[in-house]
Amino acid sequence: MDHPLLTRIAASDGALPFALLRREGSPDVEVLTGEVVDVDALADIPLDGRPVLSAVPFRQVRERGFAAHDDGAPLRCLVVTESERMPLDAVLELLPDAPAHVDAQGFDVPDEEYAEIVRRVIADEIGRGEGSNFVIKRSFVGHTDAPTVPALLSWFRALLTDESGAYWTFAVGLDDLRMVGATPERHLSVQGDVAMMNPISGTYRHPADGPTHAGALGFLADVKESEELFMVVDEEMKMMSAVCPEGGRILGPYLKQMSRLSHTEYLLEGRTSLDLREALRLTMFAPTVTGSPMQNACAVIARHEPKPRGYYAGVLAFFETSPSGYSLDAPILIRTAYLEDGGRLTVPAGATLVRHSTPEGEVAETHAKASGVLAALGLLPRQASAAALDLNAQPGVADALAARNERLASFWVRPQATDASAAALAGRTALVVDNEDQFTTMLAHQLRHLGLEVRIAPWAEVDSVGDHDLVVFGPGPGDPRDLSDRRIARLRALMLERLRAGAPLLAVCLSHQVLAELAGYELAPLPAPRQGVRLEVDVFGEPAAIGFYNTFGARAPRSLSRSERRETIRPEVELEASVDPDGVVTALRGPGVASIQGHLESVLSSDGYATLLRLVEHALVPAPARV
Ligand SMILES: C=C(O[C@@H]1C=C(C(=O)O)C=C[C@H]1O)C(=O)O
Ligand SMILES: NC(=O)CC[C@H](N)C(=O)O
Repeated sequence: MDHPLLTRIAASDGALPFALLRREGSPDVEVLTGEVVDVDALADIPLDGRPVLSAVPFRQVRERGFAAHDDGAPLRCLVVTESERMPLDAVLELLPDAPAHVDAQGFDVPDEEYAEIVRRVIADEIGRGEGSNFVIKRSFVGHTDAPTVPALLSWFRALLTDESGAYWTFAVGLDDLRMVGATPERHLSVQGDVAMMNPISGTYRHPADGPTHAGALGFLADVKESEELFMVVDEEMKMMSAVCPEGGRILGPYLKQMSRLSHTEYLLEGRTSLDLREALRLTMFAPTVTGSPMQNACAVIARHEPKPRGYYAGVLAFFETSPSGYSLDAPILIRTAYLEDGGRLTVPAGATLVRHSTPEGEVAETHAKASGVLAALGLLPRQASAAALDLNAQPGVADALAARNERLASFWVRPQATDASAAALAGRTALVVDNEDQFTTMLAHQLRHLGLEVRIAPWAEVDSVGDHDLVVFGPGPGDPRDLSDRRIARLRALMLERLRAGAPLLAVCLSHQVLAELAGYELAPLPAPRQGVRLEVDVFGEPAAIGFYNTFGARAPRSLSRSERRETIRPEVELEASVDPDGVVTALRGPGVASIQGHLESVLSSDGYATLLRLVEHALVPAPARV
């Protein structure tokens, strides 16, 4: 059998646009060619009956109103006019055997500088309540004089033979956008109405002579690695809740073994009827390559990354056609090399920075993440992937993975049938005020399950909070004491309006802190941030396991007597507090008011849903108006 398309591409000297894709589990390589079209927005991707492969650059995140350096990288589409499937073996036979030569130049941000960025992000961002996890990238740089298409094909071949566990292995040549990679991670897929996301986080760097049983078990037991994964599951569950009316469901966890490192991952599944381009827009981009909360993560990236991202952390989005319409398969652009005109090559890699990251550990992680591609470029010794120990077959690995789910919120694990407890609250209306943390989509989803009719509104669009049975003030990044921040000032004013009217309100995390301040408590940074921590706390006499994402806390004036304390509390807010053993206020309640420092909606909160019901029921008993 001859395969004219791949042969033509190989001989075209770049004149023929192409994409070669090997998808996980497929015995074949898909070979595509067509017309190249650049568009401005995702909504402009031309879905008029032909398959389209789009390369979505990071700057596209501005379509969500989020920050990004504008490097002008185009949203480039290949409208497919001709395609072919080839068995892997036939492809390997056709492609150049040895990787085209590359001269290494090293990372654009040297190790010591990257370590310094890690320190700064931990101290100045996580340490100031800006979020729980942030991904900062740097790029390995090299140069080649080899002709473009044969070079790309040679590196693609090396990835096909050497890398394992990739979701997509690909080579793309669309005019001056040329890339080759082996990404482990699906961002979003939609088949029929089934939407799936695949948060991957936690990285076991294999020793030089291969992964070990003990190493894998140590990795699976590591608290930092495990918390990192839950943080990104939370963030992607926010996206699932935005895209899927019934929310999402967690499957996994799994261990994904690659040639030089292994990762832990979950799959999230839900149903959506959104236009595929809109679903993609609402999920730009994965927290595993940006951070959380996502909007603020984009600002943090813009502050700390010296260079723009190009396509790094963006996606390849393949809109395929079938008789029933389009489907979408969109892997994340990581573990990818970009070849520019003139022969410059870059391989960007990032690490997830969390409160207990070490600069050395994260420096090493970026090296490890680049290493699979660097080996395919001939810059590191190649190793045979088949020789490695199969970690998933080792004793204790499956148990260690399964044990992680014991502490997860069953609400997000089981299929979400309508809740029997819903009846009590049916028909009531709730406004959820979003303070730039889309945890509100998960909160709204849980509230709907409780029977409420819910609307989410961004803080900037809320002038008054009059006519709703319940107003939920949501969490958010930043320093709750900072009244020069318009968001905090607005939040405070809206809460006072509601309190004075004696109208029911529930306040979560940042909003709980603002409420506590109004009630006379002092706000201060905690001795150590609790970003992404699960704690068992007392909530008005009942123990509750809840996830926390805060750097600040309200301190109870514990040294004061009850009557002294009453004097410090402002007249409009007289509240009862639950205080944890460290003296931090966990929850507040009073007539028509309830608040909680933790995130009841988090996947970490196994007692979240039940506690939410209690607090909502409490708040919905209205207080007498105070005006
Ligand atoms: C950010 C990258 O990878 C992501 C970050 C991971 C982590 O920090 O553990 C793991 C897999 C990817 O989701 C990258 O490869 O550049
Ligand atoms: N998730 C939140 O609402 C966090 C509140 C605040 N930014 C803090 O870090 O303490």
